[in-house]
Amino acid sequence: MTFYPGFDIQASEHPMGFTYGSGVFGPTLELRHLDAIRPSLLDPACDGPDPVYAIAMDVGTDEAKDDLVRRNLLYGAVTYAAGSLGVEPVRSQGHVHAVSKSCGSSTGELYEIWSGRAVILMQESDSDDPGRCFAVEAGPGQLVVVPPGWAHATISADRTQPLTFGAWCVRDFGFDYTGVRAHGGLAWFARLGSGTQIDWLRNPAYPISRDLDIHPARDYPDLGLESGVPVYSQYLKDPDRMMWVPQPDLRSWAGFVP
Ligand SMILES: O=P(O)(O)OC[C@H]1O[C@](O)(CO)[C@@H](O)[C@@H]1O
Repeated sequence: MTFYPGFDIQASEHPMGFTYGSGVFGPTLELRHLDAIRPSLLDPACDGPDPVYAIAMDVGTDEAKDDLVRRNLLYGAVTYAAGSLGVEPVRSQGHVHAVSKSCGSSTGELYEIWSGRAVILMQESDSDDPGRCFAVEAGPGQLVVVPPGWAHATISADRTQPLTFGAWCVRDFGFDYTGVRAHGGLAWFARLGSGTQIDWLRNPAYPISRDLDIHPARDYPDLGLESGVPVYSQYLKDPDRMMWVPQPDLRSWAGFVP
């Protein structure tokens, strides 16, 4: 992988998944097959890689396992296949994080890109008015924050290579697809242009139309995060840095710009 995530984990393409070094744990892999995500695609009958992505929810180092459980923190690793889904880039379906019992609210997510190029597409709400809409472009070593309650999808921006990343979540996570599916997707669709260019199309199923703010990933000193240092290493050094993930009320999210 292009960026070292701070512990010994490697993504594999054939078969799609992860391998772990000694002292590193990982779960049984969850594979998202093309047939499972077809209903969310612009062209449900398109060709594409299968599986489309592989998810390893709960990876880390053995010595940190008890602390992760105590803090209700979970680090996931995800890898997306190279290729495309018809005219669309390879991407996830899109969801909102369900209300977690542990904190009584939806929770946020922190992505760290390990290889490939990502666009994290997000919007404040999955209702008829999506609120502010953002497309945040990120490469290896860059971070992207999704605030609690926001609908979001992960897009692989470069069809010539896989996209692999880590993501901090709450342990009792759940994916709520209701609003996104009711609108046939998020408020914007990404369509592949020439090279790595992405063209953006409005989703007409949202009666209230909002512009899309497209920008490169930023640093997050406001969340106490360092730049260029693997977030897993930051967690090991100062675990409190990640606590806004399982306890989103630790900070205010009003007006947050991802
Ligand atoms: O179920 P969906 O919306 O396709 O998304 C799964 C994706 O969501 C993530 O939680 C990232 O938000 C990853 O685990 C995975 O890439």
